Formats: sequence, C-alpha cells, structure tokens
Amino acid sequence: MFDIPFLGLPPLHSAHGTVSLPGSKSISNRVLLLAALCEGAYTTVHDVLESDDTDAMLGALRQLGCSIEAVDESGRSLRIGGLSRQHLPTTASLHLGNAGTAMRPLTAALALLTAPGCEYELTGVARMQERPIGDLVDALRQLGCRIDYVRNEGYPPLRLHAADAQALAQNTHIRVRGNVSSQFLTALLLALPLAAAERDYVIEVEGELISRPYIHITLSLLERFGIHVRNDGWQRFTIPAGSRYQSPGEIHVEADASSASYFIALGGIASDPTQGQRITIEGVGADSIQGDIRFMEAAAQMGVHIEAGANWISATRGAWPLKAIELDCNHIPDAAMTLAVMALYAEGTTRLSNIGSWRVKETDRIDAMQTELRKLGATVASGPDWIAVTPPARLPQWQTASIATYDDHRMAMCFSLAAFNPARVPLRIEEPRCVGKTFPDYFETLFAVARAHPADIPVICIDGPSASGKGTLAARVAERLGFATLDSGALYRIAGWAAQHHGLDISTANATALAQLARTLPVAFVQDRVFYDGEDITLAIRSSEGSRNASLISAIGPVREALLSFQRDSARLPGLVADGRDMGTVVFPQAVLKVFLTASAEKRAERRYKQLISQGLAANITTLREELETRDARDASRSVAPLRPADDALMLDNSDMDIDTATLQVLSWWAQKHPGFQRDNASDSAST
Ligand SMILES: Nc1ncnc2c1ncn2[C@@H]1O[C@H](COP(=O)(O)OP(=O)(O)OP(=O)(O)O)[C@@H](O)[C@H]1O
Ligand SMILES: Nc1ccn([C@@H]2O[C@H](COP(=O)(O)O)[C@@H](O)[C@H]2O)c(=O)n1
Repeated sequence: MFDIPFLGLPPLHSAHGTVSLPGSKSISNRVLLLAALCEGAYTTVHDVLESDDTDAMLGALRQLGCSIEAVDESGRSLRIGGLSRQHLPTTASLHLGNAGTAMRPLTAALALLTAPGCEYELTGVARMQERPIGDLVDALRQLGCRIDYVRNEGYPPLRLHAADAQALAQNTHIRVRGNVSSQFLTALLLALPLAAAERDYVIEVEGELISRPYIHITLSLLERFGIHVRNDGWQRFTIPAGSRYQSPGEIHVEADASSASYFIALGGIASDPTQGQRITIEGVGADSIQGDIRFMEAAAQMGVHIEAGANWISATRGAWPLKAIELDCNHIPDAAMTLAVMALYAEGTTRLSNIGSWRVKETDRIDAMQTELRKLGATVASGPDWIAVTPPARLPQWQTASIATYDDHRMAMCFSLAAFNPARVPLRIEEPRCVGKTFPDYFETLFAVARAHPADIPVICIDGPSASGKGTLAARVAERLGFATLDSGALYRIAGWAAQHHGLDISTANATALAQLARTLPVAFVQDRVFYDGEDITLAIRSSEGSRNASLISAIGPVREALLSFQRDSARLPGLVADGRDMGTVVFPQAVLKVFLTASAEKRAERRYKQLISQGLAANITTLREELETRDARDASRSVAPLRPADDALMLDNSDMDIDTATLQVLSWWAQKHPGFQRDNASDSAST
C-alpha cells in the first residue's frame, strides 16, 4: 500500500494482463458477523478481504469475545468461533473507524444481544459521526431495544443497553424507511434471527427500497447460514419463527464486484484488442451475488467489450471514444462512481441519476466528484441526486490536477483511470492510503497491468562519489514518492564478487568473459539481502575488497554494456530513484531530475567508518579515506561513463546537512519540476 502524502501518476497509455481482486467488503463483513452469531459453532471463512473495514469488524468481534484464528499463513482464511451470549463482556467500547458495514449490523445485533447490566458503546472516526443512523435506531427502538445517542441525536456514537424483553416479545412488526440506506434493513435482517426463536418478526419497508442488490446479498448469505427470510416484493420481509443461525462450516468470499469496476473500465479505456490487449479479472463473474456486478451492463452500454464466465470477466475496448449514457444508477451506487470517471472518455454528456445515497457515503461523493472532475477540465453539473459529466472538449482543456480523495477509497481508485487522458497530463492522487478501506494493493495491482511510455516513467538520478550518502538519500526520496530504487553500485559490486568467485582476473583481457558473467548473474534481492546462487553475499560485497573489485570491473566497457538493460528495466511505475555514478549521464539521460551529491572526503570517510563499525565490521578511518579517494579518482578518470555530474544536474553538497534536510531539498526540486499541481509537495515534505 502507498502510505504517502500523494502518489504521482504519469500519463498511462495502455493496459493488459490478469488481475486477482481482494474479497468483497460487503460479503466479508456480513459473513464475519454471521459466523460470529452462530453460537457454539465454528465457521471457516476463506478469501476474507484484508482492509480497514474488515479490521474494524474483526477487532470488534474479538473485543466481544469471539475466537478468530488464521487457518494458514495467507491470513485470508479465518476460523471464527460463534459468540456465546453467556460470555459476552459486561462493557465494551467498539471503535469501528469509518466502516458502515460494521457500524450498522453490529448496532442491530448488539441491541438484541446486550444482557441486563451490560452496556456497549459503538463509535467511529469523525466522518462516521456525521453518517446518519437515526432510522436504524428508530426501528430498533420499535422492537424494545434501548439505545442512547452519546453526542448528537441521529448519529454515532451510540450506547446500547439490554432490550426490554417484554416489548421485544410483543413488538414483532417494525417499519423502516427504505430510501435512506439499505444497510439499515440489512442490519435488521441480520439481527432479527437472534430474536425469532418463538415468533415471526416482520419488517415493513416504507417508501422505495434503494440499493436492493445489497439486500439480495444479505438474503443470499442468510440462506447460507440457515435463515430463510420471506421476501414479499421487497416491501415486507418476514423472519420466520424457529429461525436459528447454523454455520455452513466453510464459506468462500467472492472477489469484490465494485473493485472489479475499475478494471472493467480500465479494459474499456486502455486495452486495445487489435494489439492483443485485454484485462482479465479473476474471482468474480457472471454468477456473483453482488449487485455491482451489473456494472458490466452499464460499462457495455458505454461501449466496453465484455466477456464473462461464472468466476471471471474480461474487458477490452469496444466503442472508442466511449458512448455517453443516461442511467438510473440506483442498482449500482458504488460502481456508478467509476462511470462518472469513464465519462471523461465519452463523446457527449453522461448523466447518472438516482445516486442520492452518494451524499451520505464516506464523503459527499456528488460534491467531491464534481470538484475533482472540474479540476481536470471537465464540465460538471449536479443536483440532489444526480451528476452530469462532459469531458474537456479539446486536448488543451485537460489540466494537470492534484486529486483530493476525501478519505474515500473509491475517489482514489476511480480517479486513477484519468491517468489515461488523451492530453497525457500527469495527475496526483492525494492520500492514496485511503484505498486501504477495501483494496490496500489497488495501485500495485493497477501498475502491474498499466503501461506508460518509458520516457514518461519519472526517474530521479542521484550520482556522486563514494559514501556521499547517495543510497540513503535515494531510499528516503523514494519512500516519500512511493518510487522504486536502483542501487547501481550493488550491481558492480556483485559482478566484481562473481569474477573473483569464478577465478576470473578483473582485467580488460577478460572483458568478454566478464561481460558474459555480468549479463547472467544468478542474483536475488530479498529485502535488504543479496543472494548469489543462494549464497548470502550482502556483507562480502560491502568489504574494502568488494569496493575495489567493483571499481575495477566497472571500468570495463563491455561489463557496463552488459548491465545497462537491467538498469533501464528497473524504471517502473510509478517511478524510480536511481543512484550511482552515471545514472544521469548514461543510463537515464532523459531523467527529469538529476542530483550530483557530494561531501568532503573527511566527512565521507567518517560516515563510512561509522557505518562499518555499526555493522560490526573492522575499519580504520585513515585507510578508509585513502580507499575512497583512490576509488573516486579511478571512477572519475576512466574512459567509459566516468564519475561526473550530468550537464543538467543540480549540485548538492551535504557535508554539513543532515539526511532530512537533504531529502527535503530533493523533494523541493522535484516539486519545482512539476508545476501545475495545486498542492506543492515542498509543503507536504515538512512532515518527512
Ligand atoms: N547527510 C548525511 N549526514 C550524515 N550521515 C549521512 C548523511 N547521508 C548519509 N549518511 C550516512 O553515510 C553513510 C554512507 O551513506 P550511503 O551508503 O548512503 O552512501 P553512498 O553514497 O550510497 O555510498 P556508496 O557510494 O558506497 O554506495 C551511511 O551510514 C549513511 O547513513
Ligand atoms: N553507476 C555506477 C555505480 C557504481 N559504479 C562503480 O561501482 C563501485 C561501487 O559503487 P557504490 O555506489 O556501491 O560505492 C563504484 O566505486 C564505481 O566504481 C559505477 O561505475 N557506476
């Protein structure tokens, strides 16, 4: 997951490949609760989504005394022991983050489970405290449940006490508004089997029921857990007397259909079938019980070519540009956000209606969508429950934008699709960590299938003499930007070690053999360790001898040639920070930012000395300084790719600069190379 202030997205041009998606949030949290409600039974739940929202549910269940064990190392299969009513804690304060799929059903279930003398408080983040829950509380109070608002009437936090048993036995018919959030009805449906041992309970829906597909998921899962709800025309639901939760033993969570929407759209926008490209999605397909699977129909209407089997979907470009549509999105409220961004690639105005529920989600999604689409240059109009999007009319109207995400995972995910814009303007997604709510590895998954022109992949080069701090600085800068790193010196060190290991003299006489060796190094980088043919050579290549051999072998032209493509192939999305001697002059001459990092020989020897001592290696500061200077002189005087600043490099002497200051300087230069973003990363970097 990219846990950084913003993620830069360079222009992307195409996409191809297979993605396997995380489990559905809606199904995961329902199934976890259902398993917990199977008193005295164990349920193994496979393919559970690992995310902020499921963490919120699991954390609450644990606090309530539920046993939860990982079945294997993947952590995606959990064995859940049903809660025992007798052994619930007397008090608990449950923090449910911003997880509506945890807050609503837990409120209903605990309102019925709380025993006399017990008390539970349910709360969440600030936004959760702005998300209405009054309709659910009103419905539960009709049953005799006792729920207090801790702060504001109608909103969490809530305090739950034991229900009035007499009222609960009498009030078997309740009403709930259907046009606010289907999660209220879901919560009641999941909770009422706890009360329905001896009598029927009936829920009457007032007004039109929105988001029916989510109720369909609830009813399907209740069936799997032995509860057969009678559904009379989506207006009246009866939980029959004698209902009792029964564990299915094992259950699999489908991949998330809403998450699939981004990749279906991706196929339609960026996978050209004439080039053999397609996006294949595994883990969810035509047999899905999730309502958002019907996003396929909407995407097809816009022109995406889709094929699907029971458990897979593939998408490619069909019509291009896409076709603008007018659609009532009541059946796909979450996935409809993806349509709003697809509208950027359509001819004409796309109008999405019946999306009033967007206003009470993680953020007011209609306002958020309008604000951010306008930043890109789109024309957007909206009303209480609709939005209309017209793409920029001409290429110059597209604008570079820093997209705010409002702590809303779907904003971050759907706006990433704007990186395929025809004007090739780069974007920024602010606070990309918000995808952790449902799809922590969303951007990694996107980058695995998206392609950029090599020249568009941003590269920062940091060259300079030995021990000037290049590697340390490169790692810090890369961490802040979410970029990969390339330690090119390590390659020469490994090649030098390999030559010695194979008894090859490091001289130009052996150039061909040494180059062949360099081209086929059996090397593996595992976290911070370097393995050569399975042997850990991490420390060996950092020795004085290792440094000398690296410097000697790096002066041999064919060896440098042999290592060139490996280095260039390291440039990958979303970007690379490369350090060495010739990153800016030879390997990445087109790099956007080149830094030549220096420090006095005295400081460098001192730093290297401290570094070696801290690694438990013997060192002598005078010898170290001599070795550094000899190596630098050799590196600077060789005929191929000598150590020198690129003509367009920015000089940074960090002799008297700490690492944080040097990092801020580079980030600030990087920001200056990217004018046009509304939020500059020099100010972001203050928290380095
Ligand atoms: N600005 C700084 N102030 C103090 N110490 C630093 C600074 N920058 C780096 N160091 C320390 O100096 C040592 C050498 O840094 P580093 O290994 O990053 O240098 P390098 O240029 O990559 O070296 P080499 O050329 O051998 O690969 C490390 O222990 C690092 O923590
Ligand atoms: N781009 C590069 C990087 C390194 N070298 C040579 O390798 C030696 C070891 O590099 P370190 O960065 O790990 O110290 C270095 O002295 C250079 O001779 C190179 O030539 N080009």
